[in-house]
Order: sequence, then C-alpha cells, then structure tokens
Amino acid sequence: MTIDVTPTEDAEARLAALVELSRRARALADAVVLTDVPESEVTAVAAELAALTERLGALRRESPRSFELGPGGVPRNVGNAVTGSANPHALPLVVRVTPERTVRAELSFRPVHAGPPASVHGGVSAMILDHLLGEAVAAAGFPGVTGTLTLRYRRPVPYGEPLVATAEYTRSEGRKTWAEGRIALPDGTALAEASGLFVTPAGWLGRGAGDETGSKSGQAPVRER
Ligand SMILES: CCCCCCCC/C=C\CCCCCCCC(=O)SCCNC(=O)CCNC(=O)[C@H](O)C(C)(C)COP(=O)(O)OP(=O)(O)OC[C@H]1O[C@@H](n2cnc3c(N)ncnc32)[C@H](O)[C@@H]1OP(=O)(O)O
Repeated sequence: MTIDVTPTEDAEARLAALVELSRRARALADAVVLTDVPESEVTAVAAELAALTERLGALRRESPRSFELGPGGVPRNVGNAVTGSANPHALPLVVRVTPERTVRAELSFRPVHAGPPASVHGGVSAMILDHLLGEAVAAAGFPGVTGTLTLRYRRPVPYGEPLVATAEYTRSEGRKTWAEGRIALPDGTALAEASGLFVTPAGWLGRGAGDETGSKSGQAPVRER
C-alpha cells in the first residue's frame, strides 16, 4: 500500500487536471461505443488517439495511485477502478457513509457498461457491489479484502438511469466479516443483490483504515476482535 505525504497545492492542481482528463476519457469511451460516423473518420480519430496516448506515456508511474492522504489528512484512492476520480475506468462511484454506518451511492451506468441488450453487464454490477460491501465492512471498523461474493440478479440493470446502491455490515467472526448490499431503482426495487465475506489481512490489525497510524484518517479504526 502506498501512502503519500500530504500533497502540496501544486500536486492538488495537477490532480484536478488528471480528474478532468479522466472525465473526458470516460466521455470518449462512451462516444466510441455509440459512434456511427464513417470508417474514414473512425480511422482518423484512432490515429489522433495514438498520438495522445504517446504524449501521456512520455512519463509513466509504475502503478496507478493507491490509498493516499488528501488535504486535511482525509484518505482517498483516486486511482481506484470503482471510485477513482483520476481513473477513466471508474464511474466514479461516490460512496457516503450514513450515520448508522451503512453505505450508499447514487449512480448511473453508462453505455460502456453494456452487457445483454439494454442492460448492464452482470460483472459490472458485481464490481460495484463488491466495492460497496467492502466499504460497508470498512465503515463498521472491519476493513478487509473480498473472500467470497455471491450475487442474485433479480431484474436487468438499466444503464442511463438513476439508481441507488446500498450496503451494510451484518456480522463479524475473528478476521471474517459479512456484509450485504443491493443495486435498486430509486423506489427501492432491488435489481441485483449481493452478500459477501471479507477477510481482514493479519497485517491490517491494529491499524486505522486508510492510513498506517490510525490517526487523522477520518475512518473507523480497525476494531478489536
Ligand atoms: C493498514 C490498514 C489499511 C486498511 C485500508 C482499508 C481501507 C478501506 C477503505 C475503503 C474500502 C475499500 C473497499 C474495497 C472493496 C474491494 C475489495 C476487493 O476487491 S479485494 C480484491 C479481491 N480479493 C482478494 O484479492 C483477496 C485475495 N486473497 C487473499 O489475500 C487471502 O486469501 C485472504 C486475505 C482473503 C485470506 O488469507 P489469510 O492468510 O489471511 O487467510 P487464512 O488465515 O487462511 O484464513 C482466515 C480465515 O478466513 C477464512 N478465509 C480465508 N479466505 C477465504 C475465502 N476466500 N473465502 C471464505 N473464507 C476465507 C479462513 O477459512 C479462515 O477462517 P477461520 O478463522 O478458519 O474460521
């Protein structure tokens, strides 16, 4: 796990530029899957993209940004595949912890997430629920990695429509913690439901979630077992 020192203002400005780049890359990806322009135009755009990719690759990190402390010591993960504002693959999902320490995210899937006709790929729904259940166990003070994840797909998940994903901690036993969650229509109709078992790696015990010291993280500390 990489923990950066508190960033400077310049680093924040550069991050804001990366967030904007990622936003535009997402719009590009949706345009790619929906475009109906002629082949010559597709080929021309592909050539421009190759040049842009080369420019970005002129200076590369070894791996995407991971957990780090943002301004005020608040942990963030801007490179994450689900929540990362600086990752074009991410929705990005904005997860809120409720006063009851359950978690909730409002989301809308995009054309790039298509699976069966007019609906979202089941693996994409699973990815979202995996993350949300992981947030729920972390919010309860039992952060961990996914051991098992079980999905029940009740109805097709549409893209382009407002949806709500929620999850909550259910129980804990030693280093194992269980959680449940669902993706639903705004009226609460469940479309996909998940239950999962998360395991706290032994090396995480006694530490704060999101930082090495347990201080200033703004997250629940890893609970005593
Ligand atoms: C410094 C603190 C930092 C905290 C930071 C947290 C911040 C949180 C903030 C924001 C939330 C973010 C949310 C993220 C969500 C996304 C999650 C993912 O996508 S995770 C990627 C996919 N999952 C993997 O890659 C796991 C790969 N597997 C492993 O690493 C190991 O297998 C691991 C850790 C799961 C288990 O390894 P062992 O060596 O610790 O396990 P052993 O000691 O054998 O088992 C302990 C107990 O767990 C059970 N167990 C182990 N693995 C299991 C499994 N896969 N399924 C069911 N049970 C399992 C065992 O049966 C045992 O149970 P018995 O104590 O005997 O009752």
